[in-house]
Amino acid sequence: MRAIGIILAGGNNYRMRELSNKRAIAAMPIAGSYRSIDFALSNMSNSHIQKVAVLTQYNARSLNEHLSSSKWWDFGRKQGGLYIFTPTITSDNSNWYRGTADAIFQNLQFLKNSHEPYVVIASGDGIYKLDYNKVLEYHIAKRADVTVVCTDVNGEDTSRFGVLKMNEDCRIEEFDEKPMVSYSNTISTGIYVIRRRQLIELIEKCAQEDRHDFVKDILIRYKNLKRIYGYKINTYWSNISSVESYYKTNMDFLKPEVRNYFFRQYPEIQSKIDDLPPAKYNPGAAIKNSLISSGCIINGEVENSILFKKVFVGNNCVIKNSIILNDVYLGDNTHIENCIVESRDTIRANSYYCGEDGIKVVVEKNERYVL
Ligand SMILES: Nc1ncnc2c1ncn2[C@@H]1O[C@H](COP(=O)(O)OP(=O)(O)O[C@H]2O[C@H](CO)[C@@H](O)[C@H](O)[C@H]2O)[C@@H](O)[C@H]1O
Repeated sequence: MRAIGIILAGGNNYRMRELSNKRAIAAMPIAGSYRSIDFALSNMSNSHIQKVAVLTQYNARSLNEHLSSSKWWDFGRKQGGLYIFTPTITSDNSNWYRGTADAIFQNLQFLKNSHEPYVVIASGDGIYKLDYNKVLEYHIAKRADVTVVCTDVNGEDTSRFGVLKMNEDCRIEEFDEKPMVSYSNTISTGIYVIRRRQLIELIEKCAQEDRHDFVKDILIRYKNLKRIYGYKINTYWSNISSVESYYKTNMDFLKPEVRNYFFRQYPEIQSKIDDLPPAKYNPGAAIKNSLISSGCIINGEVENSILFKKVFVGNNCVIKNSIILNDVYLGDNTHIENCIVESRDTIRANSYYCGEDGIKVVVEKNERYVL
């Protein structure tokens, strides 16, 4: 095999508001039956990368549970497979991962013990399909030191991304991390290809200098000294970094072209499978343009919404433009509009929740109703 994979999944983000209290972003539920990290893991597996390390840290319990078996992504193997690395205290290190480069540094042995010449670095919060081999071939053809997968965004706030500019040969000439004012609509997707030995060298140098961030301390610092190239994609790519982007990414899956791309076109996205009964629509149910997962029972109206597994919708409920995470019980006559309802909530009968000027995150602490 030519490459190993590293998936960065240890960050926290205050822009996820209450949603990050329960889980890491990489474990956020997507499109009814997936978790965010399923996309990077499936891309690794579909690109025949057989040895992948997931670096987790912040609020990782739910993520670790999701990753408890590697077979779902076809990593159940004797050689290689899936490695989950959380920070550990050792005699020469008493730190958490202080940044993305430090997370790799603390697991440098994983890189040193590997034989594959290249490394694909991805993050657990990107929703996309990509054959990493294509990036690898491009990386080799360009004789690049680092290849950054990038994409053009239109009408989106570029200040939450790394913004870059390339020359005619696609060499990156400018790269700014989350600039206030943007000079380009080409952004980094946070996916990189790099030679394994080169990565070890750069990461060790960073650590010696007490620097910890892959983007600021490697990409930006070395952009004139190293051959850093951009590989542009124009297929669907989205990233979860705020409640708004989480909502929008999920809602994208209501569009036929997005659903078709992810659910019907090869290769498929794999996930952990639950043994659940099919969704059941009772006589009062009316469903329009919605994704309803297994184990749901619906009595009321659901429109332009995504219901994750085991959601119960009572009589005369109206759910509109909303995301209901798993195991939620909605009592009779409840109205939910422009909301994200946190998992395992019990919403009392006759409740009214509406996101007036933005998406409302609903976190009820009522006693959990057992379906
Ligand atoms: N200490 C730590 N240990 C382990 N994992 C950690 C970590 N800190 C962060 N991570 C993980 O690493 C990935 C990158 O997170 P960062 O916070 O460094 O950058 P961000 O996602 O904002 O932007 C990045 O991704 C966007 C695209 O989404 C690019 O535009 C931008 O240039 C790039 O920096 C995430 O998956 C995160 O969970």
